[in-house]
Order: sequence, then C-alpha cells, then structure tokens
Amino acid sequence: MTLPDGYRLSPLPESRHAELLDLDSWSFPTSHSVDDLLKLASPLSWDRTVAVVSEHPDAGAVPIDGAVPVTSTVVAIHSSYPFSQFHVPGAQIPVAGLTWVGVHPQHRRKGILSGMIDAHFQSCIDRGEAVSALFAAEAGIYGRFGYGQAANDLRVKIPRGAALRPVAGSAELTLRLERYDAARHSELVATLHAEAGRRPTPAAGLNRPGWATRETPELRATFNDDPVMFRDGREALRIAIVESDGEPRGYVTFRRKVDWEVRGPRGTVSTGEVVALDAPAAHRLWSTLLDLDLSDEVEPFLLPVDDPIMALLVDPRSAQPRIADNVWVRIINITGALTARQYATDVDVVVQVSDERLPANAGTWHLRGQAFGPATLTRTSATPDLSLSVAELSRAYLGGFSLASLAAAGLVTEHTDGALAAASAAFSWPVAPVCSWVF
Ligand SMILES: CC(=O)SCCNC(=O)CCNC(=O)[C@H](O)C(C)(C)COP(=O)(O)OP(=O)(O)OC[C@H]1O[C@@H](n2cnc3c(N)ncnc32)[C@H](O)[C@@H]1OP(=O)(O)O
Repeated sequence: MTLPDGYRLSPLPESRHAELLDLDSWSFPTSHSVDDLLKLASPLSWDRTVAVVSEHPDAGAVPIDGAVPVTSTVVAIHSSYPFSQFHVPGAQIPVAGLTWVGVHPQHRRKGILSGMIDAHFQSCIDRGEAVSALFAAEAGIYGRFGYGQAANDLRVKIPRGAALRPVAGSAELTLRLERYDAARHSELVATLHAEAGRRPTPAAGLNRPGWATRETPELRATFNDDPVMFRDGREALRIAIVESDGEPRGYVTFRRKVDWEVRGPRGTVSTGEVVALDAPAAHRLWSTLLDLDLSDEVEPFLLPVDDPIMALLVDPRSAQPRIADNVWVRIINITGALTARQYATDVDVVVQVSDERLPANAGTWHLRGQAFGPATLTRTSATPDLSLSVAELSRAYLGGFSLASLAAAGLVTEHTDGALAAASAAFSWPVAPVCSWVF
C-alpha cells in the first residue's frame, strides 16, 4: 500500500528534532513542553527516522517563476532501532525495533500508518533484517500487519520482607549500593545485561529470546539520562551491584519513594531490570530489595515470566503476579528468520503460510532441522502438514507461545496427525522470551 494522496515520506534528520517532538506530543499526550523535551538525550537513530509530510501551498504567498511556494508539514513519524544482536532461540540476529510510530490526530485513519508499515518492511528487506519487533502502544494495532504477540512479561508487587528460599553462596557475595553514575556504571550494566541475554540459566546453549541490548550510543545515553521531570516524585536513580571476589555478577537499578501517612511511612521501591548471572546473585539482589527501610513493597518494572524470583518466593501468590504483552514480532523474510533460529527438537514439517502483505513469504515450505542445531527451509510442492498465517508463525517464533495453543484458538490447522505435537515441541524454547526494557 502506498501513502494516501497528498502525503509523502521524507527523511527526518536531527536538525528537525523539534518538529519530531511536536508531532510526537500530538500522538502521545504529555504535560512537558517541546522545549523541555528537546533538552533530553534522544534515543533515535536519525538515519532510520522517517517522517510523512503533507504539502500545501503557502497561504498568501507570492508565486515565484509561476510556482506557488509549498510548505511541508510533518504529520506522522516512525523510526527503528538497529538491534544487530537480537536474541531469537539459540541465535542472535539483526532485527529492526520499530518505534516512535505516531500520526497527528487530524490525519489519522486515512491509511498513513499502513503506508509507513510498508515503507518499514521494505527498509528491513533492504537492510537484511529478517524480523521486525516492537512494543505496541495499543495491542489492537499491529496484528493486521502480520505482527504476533511473541512474549509476555510478568508484573509483580512483592511485599517487604517476603521470605525467599535459601540459595547457598548468596550471603557470601559483596553488595554495593550506589547512586547511578553513567561514568562508573554504564559499561558494567551493558556487559552484565548482554551476558544475561546469552546465558540466562546455567544450561549451555540456552539464550533468552527477545532480549535486546542497548547497542547504539543514543540508546545508552537515554538509559543513562535521569531527568527529574520523569521521576514522578521518586528519588534519583540508584544501583545495587553484587560481586563475587570483585567480579560483578548482577545489578538492579532502583528508585524509592516514601509517602508519610498517619500510620507512618508508605514506601515503594521501583526497579528497572533485575539482572543476575547466577542464582546466588539473584537471591542477593532480591533479598536486598525486599529489605529496604521505610518501604512497603517492591515493584519491578517488568520481568521474564520465568524470572527466578517466582521460584525463590516461599509464597509466590503474595507477589500478585499479572502478565502483560511484551515484545511483538513480525517475520519479514521467512527463510532468513526460520533458518536463523534453533529448534528444541529435531524438526521435519511442511507448513503452508499465508502472508498478504509480504507475498514472498507465502506458500508451502519444508522446514528441517536438528535439535539445537542448524535448520533449512525450502519451497516445496508437498502436501502441507500444518497451515497458518505469518502472524501466528511470528507469534510462535520466539518460543513463547505454542503452535498447539494457537491451534486450540483455531489459528493453526493440522493436516497430518502428529505434525502439530512435533512442531509445537520443536518451536518451543526452554527459556521464556522477554525484552527487559520497552523500546
Ligand atoms: C511501535 C510503536 O511505536 S506503537 C505506537 C503507536 N502510536 C500510537 O498509539 C500513538 C497514537 N495513535 C496514532 O498515532 C495513530 O492513531 C496510529 C499510528 C495508531 C494509527 O495511525 P493511522 O494512520 O490512523 O492508521 P491507518 O489509517 O493506517 O489504519 C490502518 C488500520 O489500523 C486500524 N487502527 C489504527 N489505529 C488503531 C488502534 N489504535 N487500534 C486498533 N486499530 C487501529 C485502522 O482502523 C485501520 O484498519 P483497517 O485497515 O481495517 O481500515
């Protein structure tokens, strides 16, 4: 689909940052002025940032050489982050992280987003990114474009003092509590965060699908920025670091907020990602968070659904666990995507895939692979064992939603007895997918 008449795509360089923020604050209402927002670090990769402009003659302008001067106004934007090492089951691949999608309310529902999505898909193809991923502002938007919700995350509120099952070695670790300081902590955080994606459990070869690292200087700068205007009454960022013999094994960034009530202090500890490279480090971080004075509860931002805390809590129900949709995935190049990831069992299945938006993905494909080894995908004229749309294939891609569960919802059809069970096992992954931060 192309853009509707009167609109065209235009690169949006950093020199037009104010226009971008103005448009963004039409799409995402905010109490902050563009001038204040301009003072913050921008996370964007400007060479991947695109506007849609509407062109209109200048009111009252004098024609020059017979032509009326035209003004172009930014009416929509989108951008993407370059994740060159995004985790998919058993591998790291280049993925485009679609972000900052916005259309001015006056121009909505004319097909501008649809046109931007097609432009984004073409850019992914041109850059060799076999997968696009995003966080959805509203969950109903992206399914129509072939994205599938590929991960959930866990939201909890853990009461202060909640008992944890013991983990040997936790008490022997050293703990440092410090004010977050980019110069001191940025590299440590980046290193531990990247390692946690590669090795979330002691099992060799099992990575954390969906894990994206902040690869660009712009994303790192935004992570390090701690603007007062976004603290919502909470303190400046702090960090807890656990070390074993001087070697960092985990960290959590956090902020506290205390309201003084008649009964006394009511405090909340809000955390960023809780990253631990082993069980003693996880236990020590959580023990620390759960034992801070003047607090009532610990509220992590988001966690993997299989985070160690749920196994460590003696009373997991006390954490009031809820789930929310995390990263959404869209397979852009079926061969690139399905042969890049590993499978949890040997796989040999013929799948029929529908994809109206990217017809090169549509058709009947033969997927063969070894458990935790290489895989191939070839076109075939064989009778399919399973059929599904690219959105369902994308939903199953990170291993977080089983093909069998999608079949139960009528979204995957089995044509050969046994194929659904075998393919469901192969597409699963022993570590739950999650992205630890919202992009
Ligand atoms: C990855 C991210 O950045 S997520 C951020 C998304 N941005 C926002 O939520 C900010 C506020 N909203 C907006 O800016 C706009 O309304 C957008 C981007 C959501 C939609 O832009 P539009 O140009 O209006 O979308 P467009 O006209 O192309 O609509 C395409 C289809 O999506 C549907 N659609 C659009 N927005 C929504 C929505 N919020 N929920 C459900 N469906 C939607 C339309 O109805 C249309 O359906 P159709 O194909 O059946 O006719």
